[in-house]
Amino acid sequence: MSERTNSSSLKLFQRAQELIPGGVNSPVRAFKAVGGNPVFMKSAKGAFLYDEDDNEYIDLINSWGPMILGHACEMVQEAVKEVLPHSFSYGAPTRREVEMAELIISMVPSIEKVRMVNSGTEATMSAIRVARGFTGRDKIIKFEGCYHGHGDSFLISAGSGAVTLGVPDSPGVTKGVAQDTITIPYNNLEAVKQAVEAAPGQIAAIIIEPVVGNMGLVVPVAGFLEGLREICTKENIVLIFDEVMTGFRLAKGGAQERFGVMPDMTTLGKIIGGGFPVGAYGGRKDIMDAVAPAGPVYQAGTLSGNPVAMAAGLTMLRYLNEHDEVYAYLENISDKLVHGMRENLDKLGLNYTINQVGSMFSIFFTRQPVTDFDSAKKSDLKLFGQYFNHMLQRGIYLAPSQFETLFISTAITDELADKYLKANFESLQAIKNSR
Ligand SMILES: Cc1ncc(COP(=O)(O)O)c(C=O)c1O
Ligand SMILES: N[C@H](C=O)CCC(=O)O
Repeated sequence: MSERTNSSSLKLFQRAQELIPGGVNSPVRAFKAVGGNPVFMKSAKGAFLYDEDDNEYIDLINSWGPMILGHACEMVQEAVKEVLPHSFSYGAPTRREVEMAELIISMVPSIEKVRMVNSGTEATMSAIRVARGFTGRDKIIKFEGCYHGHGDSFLISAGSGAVTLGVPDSPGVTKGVAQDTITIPYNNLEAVKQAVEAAPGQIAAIIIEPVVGNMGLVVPVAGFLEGLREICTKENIVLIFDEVMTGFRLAKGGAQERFGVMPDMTTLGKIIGGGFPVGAYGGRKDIMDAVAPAGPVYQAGTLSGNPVAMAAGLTMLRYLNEHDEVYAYLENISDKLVHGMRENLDKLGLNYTINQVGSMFSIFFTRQPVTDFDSAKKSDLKLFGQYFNHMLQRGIYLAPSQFETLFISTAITDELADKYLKANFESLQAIKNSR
């Protein structure tokens, strides 16, 4: 393995730190949790990323999920080229927004009406406001280690970059907002029941990642999602599945289709734009009709339903809708990766934990099962950092934090999976030998 040079990335990072807080436009990108300097990307195609120093990497993040078909997919490029001569933004309704709404409603089983926004954060903030307006209640329940974007209500026991950088309860969130967010350990139905009993008639919504990607990958235990559904139905609480990561990925209809549990509202994100900035929230008609101008709950966006993002997203979602084999392929290749990693751990006499659902998985540097935030936090973060850097040196680009998940694209071939597994073995071996 020859040492990779990174002088261009390094120079860019030095410049960026003078100009941008921490040198990055989203905190997890800064590599703070794993040490070293972030790699600045120049281009990407299929399964590969290329940095400013012309190093090549196999990408296991795929822009945190949306690149299900790999980078710079030709058919998405064509769709974007087709709209560009007409306008980049109208600030008026367009045909593609209607087609997008029809497609989302046909693919995601519980959505009857949908509103486009510009990010996952906007989607979750809006969904909570609508749930509050609809129920006339103030409080929400969220789960420790789940991340729902950077809206104030969610930055309490938050996962992803917030825990990576040690600020799960961010300064700047007022006491009042914090008081209206009740946090509960993931997979603990009894705690949910107790919280609901302790605040009778006060809970507007329970928001959850039905499969968590933001404390590493954590799987809902049998009966947990069903139990939440039951409580919400009984107490007239709006159940919101945040499917920003899982939507259109774990199945055409997301985690709700895969687990057979229907929420009242769903939030969606980056995947709908095929990589362009987009989000959406949708759900039961009676709830969505509370949104302005149909109803009194205000929510708006100058660039919402942007034609370029709609064209890219429609093309990708239509393809997914019409090609079941995409999902079969993603399952098979991800199973191969996870199975191979487990074999590598066995060969090396290591027994770290790997969690997987479909094409999302993560390795935790702990021997204990990881079922919630507390167990995820038992991982050895120093070992994760070493592992990350060994993989990077071998040309594998992973999420730069223990509290994130890997996302597989259809561009990962059998041959690339073998390369990944070789790098995985060597990296684990290097860690073992250094202890
Ligand atoms: C589950 C979940 N919800 C919401 C968000 C926020 O989305 P965005 O970063 O597009 O604002 C993310 C990712 O960042 C996410 O993973
Ligand atoms: N976990 C986050 C979204 O998926 C990571 C991306 C980010 O915050 O930049």
